[in-house]
Amino acid sequence: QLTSDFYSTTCPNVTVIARGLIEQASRSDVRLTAKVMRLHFHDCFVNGCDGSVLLDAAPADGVEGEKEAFQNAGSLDGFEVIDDIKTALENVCPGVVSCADILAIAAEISVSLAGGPSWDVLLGRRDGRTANRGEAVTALPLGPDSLEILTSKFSVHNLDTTDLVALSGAHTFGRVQCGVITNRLHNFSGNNGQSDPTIEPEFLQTLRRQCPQGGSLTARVNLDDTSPDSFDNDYFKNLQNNRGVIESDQILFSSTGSPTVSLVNRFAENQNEFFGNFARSMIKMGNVKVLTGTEGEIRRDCRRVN
Ligand code: HEM
Ligand SMILES: [Ca+2]
Repeated sequence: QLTSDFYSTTCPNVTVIARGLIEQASRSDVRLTAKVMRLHFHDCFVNGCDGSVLLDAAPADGVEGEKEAFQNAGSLDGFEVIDDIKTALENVCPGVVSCADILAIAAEISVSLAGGPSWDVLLGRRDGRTANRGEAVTALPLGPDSLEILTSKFSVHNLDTTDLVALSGAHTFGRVQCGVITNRLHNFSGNNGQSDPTIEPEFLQTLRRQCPQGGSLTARVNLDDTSPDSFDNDYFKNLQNNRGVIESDQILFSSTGSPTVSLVNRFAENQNEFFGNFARSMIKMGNVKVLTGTEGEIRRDCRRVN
C-alpha cells in the first residue's frame, strides 16, 4: 500500500529537506546517523512503524513513553534532528508528512550518508495515537537473547533469518554502552571473572581495557572496531574473526550449524550482497503494521498526539 512517490505532489522536497538537516547534524555528531537508523528499527518493532517511539510520555492523554522501556532509556537518541525535520516540513507543507515516514526517510538517508546502500523508501504511513511501553520491553531484542529468541522476535514481524542477519549488519556503525557487555567480559553466565569463550582473546583484552570491571557502565565502545562510523561489511568480517561486540552479534556466527553462519560468510565476502539484502530487509521492516489511508493521524509535533 505504501508508495515511493507518495509526497511527490504534496511535499516534493521532503527528502532534500531531511537530508540537509541530517547532514548538518552529523557534522557535529559522528554517531548521529547510527542513532537515527536505530530509531526507525525501535519504532517498527513496537506497534509497527507508526512513530510511537517518538511520543513523550503523557499520562493525561493515556500515552506511555516507549522511551522509558529498558532497551530505550538512556540509550535511544537522535530525537532532536527528527523534531527539526518535522518543523521544517510543517513550514513548507503543513499537516502532510507523518513522523513515521520521517523516520523511514531519515534511516535511508543516514545509511547512505555513512557509505551504505540507497533504496527507494516506501511512504504513506500515518502516525499512531498510542505508544506501548510494555511491548517495547518484550518485543525489542536484548544482547543476551538466544538465537531462538532473536529469531522469534523477528519472525513475529514476518522477518526471516536472512532479515535478522542483514539487519544486524546495522551494527556496522554506532556504539554500545559497557553495561550491555560487562557480563560478557567479566561475569559470563554468572561466573565472576569468566568471559564469553566465543570472544577472540586479543579482542577480549581490548574490550576489557575499554570496559574494565567496576568501571563506568555508560561509557561507550564501537560496535564495529574496524571502521566505527562507516556503513560497510566489516561487521561481518569481525564476526568471522570472533570480534563481535554484543552477544547477539557473535551468536550469528558462533552457532555452529545455524543458517545464520553461511549468511554471515556471504555478507563478509561480498559487500554488494550485504547492501542488497540490507536494503530489501529495511523495506520489509518499514512495512510492519503500518497505518495508511484514514487510520491514525499526521502528527503536528512528533512528540505528542494531536
Ligand atoms: C538483533 C538484535 C539486536 C540487538 C540485541 C540489539 C541491541 C543493541 C544494543 C544493546 C545496542 C547498544 C545500546 C546502548 O548501549 O545504548 C545497540 C545499538 C545499535 N543498534 Fe542494535 N540490536 C539489534 C538489532 C539491530 C537492528 C536490526 C538495527 C537496525 C536495523 C540496529 C541498529 C543499531 C544501531 C545503529 C546502534 C548504535 C546506536 C548508537 O550509537 O546510538 N540494531 N543495539
Ligand atoms: Ca512504533
